[in-house]
Amino acid sequence: MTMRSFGLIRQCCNALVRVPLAREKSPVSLPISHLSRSLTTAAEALKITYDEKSEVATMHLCRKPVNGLSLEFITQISIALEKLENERSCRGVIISSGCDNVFCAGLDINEMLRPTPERLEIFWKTLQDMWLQLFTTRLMTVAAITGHCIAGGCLISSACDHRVMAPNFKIGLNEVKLGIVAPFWLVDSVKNLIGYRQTEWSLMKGHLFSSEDALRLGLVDKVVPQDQVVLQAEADMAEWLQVPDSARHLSKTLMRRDTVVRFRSGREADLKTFVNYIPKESIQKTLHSYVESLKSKK
Ligand SMILES: CCCCC/C=C\C/C=C\C=C\CC(=O)SCCNC(=O)CCNC(=O)[C@H](O)C(C)(C)COP(=O)(O)OP(=O)(O)OC[C@H]1O[C@@H](n2cnc3c(N)ncnc32)[C@H](O)[C@@H]1OP(=O)(O)O
Repeated sequence: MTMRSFGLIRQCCNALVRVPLAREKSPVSLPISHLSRSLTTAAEALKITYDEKSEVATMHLCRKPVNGLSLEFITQISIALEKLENERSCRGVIISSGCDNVFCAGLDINEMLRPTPERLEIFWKTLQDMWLQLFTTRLMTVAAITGHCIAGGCLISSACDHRVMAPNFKIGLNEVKLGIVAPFWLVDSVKNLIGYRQTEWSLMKGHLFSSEDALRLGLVDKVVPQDQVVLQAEADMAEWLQVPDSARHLSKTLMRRDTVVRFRSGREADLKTFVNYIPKESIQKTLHSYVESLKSKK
């Protein structure tokens, strides 16, 4: 197998003070006083490899301990996606995790705790952009879900085209448990997979589905033993790539158009809601208690 890492991507991912890069806006300097805590450096957090033979890249999320989506991390993912999208030979990307038993625990909650208004706004815009990129990319996208896949984690997996998950983990939208509400575009992308009622019910309860229930409902496409998830994702990718790229991508565009149109017309209002809602004292209290409960479960 011929593997090479994308020098350019690594280079970009290491330089992370100016964000976001995203298509629809110019870069903004970050207030770096609020860098969120992680056990990994920015350079270690995202590893990209490319297999020239299969024309498939792997985006390995390694922001320990739980791949919490901080502004810097989302920006790295976004830059990497853009680079891959522009690499003509690349046809697909597998998103995998380097965190034990966790695919992604969602947004880094520290981003929402006592945030500066400036950073909060950039954070949400960057997340919106990253989601749109992933949801609409020409690349075939497969999520290799080797562990829990919660809220923002489900944002990533549900934006992909195909999902392989390990057994005995949890997946879904639990935002209400944090006293917040998932954005409509994330809800839409889950609803596209599992239908209205299951989405409504799980959203209102903050219910996380087991891997097995997720398979039954269509939130994931396959459940295989944890040590086979990546291999299965690679095999499924190879099968998917037998479909001509442009026809596959046009079909995806056709199916996702309504969600994208709704997103584009609602994203400004969604941003306003987020930046107004998160700093509220009542929300801050609930988020704080949630973080405390995570720490005290040990
Ligand atoms: C009408 C109004 C509309 C308003 C619209 C407004 C808002 C929309 C807003 C937001 C949308 C948010 C989506 C999100 O993604 S919120 C995040 C949701 N995620 C979670 O709830 C996951 C929480 N984590 C867990 O359940 C467990 O950690 C997990 C099962 C993933 C793993 O368990 P494990 O036992 O292996 O590990 P832990 O010991 O629990 O965790 C290790 C370490 O990591 C910290 N941590 C975990 N998750 C997060 C996180 N999401 N962000 C930051 N930090 C996290 C955890 O606290 C531990 O830290 P430490 O004790 O080692 O310091």
